[in-house]
Amino acid sequence: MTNQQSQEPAKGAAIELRNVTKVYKTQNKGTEVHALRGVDLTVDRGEIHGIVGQSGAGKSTLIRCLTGLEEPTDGEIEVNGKSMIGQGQKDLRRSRTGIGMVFQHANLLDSRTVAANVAYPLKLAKLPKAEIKRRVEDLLETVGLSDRATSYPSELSGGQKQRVGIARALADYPPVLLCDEPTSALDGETTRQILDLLCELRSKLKVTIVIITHEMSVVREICDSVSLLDAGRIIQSGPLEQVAADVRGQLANELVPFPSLEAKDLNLERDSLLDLRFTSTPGNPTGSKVLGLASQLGGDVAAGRFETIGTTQLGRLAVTVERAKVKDAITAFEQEGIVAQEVYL
Ligand SMILES: Nc1ncnc2c1ncn2[C@@H]1O[C@H](COP(=O)(O)OP(=O)(O)OP(=O)(O)O)[C@@H](O)[C@H]1O
Repeated sequence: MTNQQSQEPAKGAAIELRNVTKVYKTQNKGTEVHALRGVDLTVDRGEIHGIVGQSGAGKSTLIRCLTGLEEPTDGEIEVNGKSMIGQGQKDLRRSRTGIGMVFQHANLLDSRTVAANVAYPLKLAKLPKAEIKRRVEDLLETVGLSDRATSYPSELSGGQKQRVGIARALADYPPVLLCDEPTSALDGETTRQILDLLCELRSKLKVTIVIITHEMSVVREICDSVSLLDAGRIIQSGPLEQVAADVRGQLANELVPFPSLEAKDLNLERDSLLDLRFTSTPGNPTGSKVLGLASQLGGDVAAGRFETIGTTQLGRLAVTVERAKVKDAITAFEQEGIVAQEVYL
C-alpha cells in the first residue's frame, strides 16, 4: 500500500507547531544547547507525515515536546486542537491520551500475555472489565493477532511484537499516533508488513501518523508529506511528490540516492564522473531523452535508477564523460533542465 492510495484526509490540522524553540541547559557550566530553533509544522488530520534528520538534529526533542514530556522554551504546540503547553499535570495527562506512541522496540511486559499487554493502559485508566475485553479483541483483530491473545512476548517474532506495541498504543483510540523509528529493528519483509498495517490504520481508524525515521524507504513507501530537520530547524518540508520533484533539494537527493560505484570499475584517469538528476513529467525531459543526450555528448552510463513517486518519475544517472568535454557536457545537460554535477569517488 502506498501514500498514493490514501483516502482524502479529514480537514484541519491534527498537529500544529508554531515557532517552537527548545534550549537545554547542560550540567556542564550551564552551557546552552539549542535543540529546536523556531520549528513551524502543520500535520493535517489523516495524514502520514515523516520526519527525517541526522543524529542530533532534534527529532527526539520534537517528539518529547509533542507529547508534553518536555516543555519548549518558546513557541506553541497544539495536538488535536489542545495546547500541550502550560497545562497542569491533570490536563496534560488527558491531552496525552489523544496521542499513541510506538517505539523502535515494543517494550512489552514479558510476564504478561499479548492480550494483557494491550489491556495494560486500559486497566490503568480504570475502564470496566467488559469494555477492556471488547477493546482488546477489537485491537488484536485490527493488527491481525486475534489468534495470539494468550501467547507471551517470548513466543512472538519481532514483527508480531511490534504489532502488539501498535495495538497497545491504540488502546485509547487516540487520533494521533507518533512512531519513533518503528521499523528500524525489523527486516525488509517485516518492515513492509508493518508499513502496510500503518496505512490500514490510517484508512480504518482515520488516525494521523507521524513517523520519525532515518530510512528514506519508509518515507517513499507510506508518507504523504515529509520534513527534514537539521540542527533544530526544518530546512525542507512539503508533500512527498513536491519535495521529490525538487531535484536540487536535499530530500530528493536522499529519496533517490546516487548509485553506489567503485572507482576501480571506471576509467577516472581519462573521464570525469557526472551525477545527473531529473524528473519526468509532462514538459520535463524524459529518461530516454537524457540517455540520448548523454550518448550524443560521448558519455557512458555507469549506473542509474528510476523511482516513481506519485505522478513524478525521478531519475538519477552516473555518467562518465571525457575530462576535456565535461564543462560543455554540464552546460548542455543544465540547458535541458537536467541537474548535472561532477562527483569524485
Ligand atoms: N536533556 C538534554 N540535555 C541537554 N542536551 C540535550 C538533552 N537532550 C538532547 N540534547 C541535545 O539536543 C540536541 C538534539 O538532540 P535529540 O536527541 O533531540 O536529537 P535526535 O535527532 O533525536 O538524535 P538521534 O537520532 O541521535 O536520537 C543534541 O545536541 C543533544 O545532545
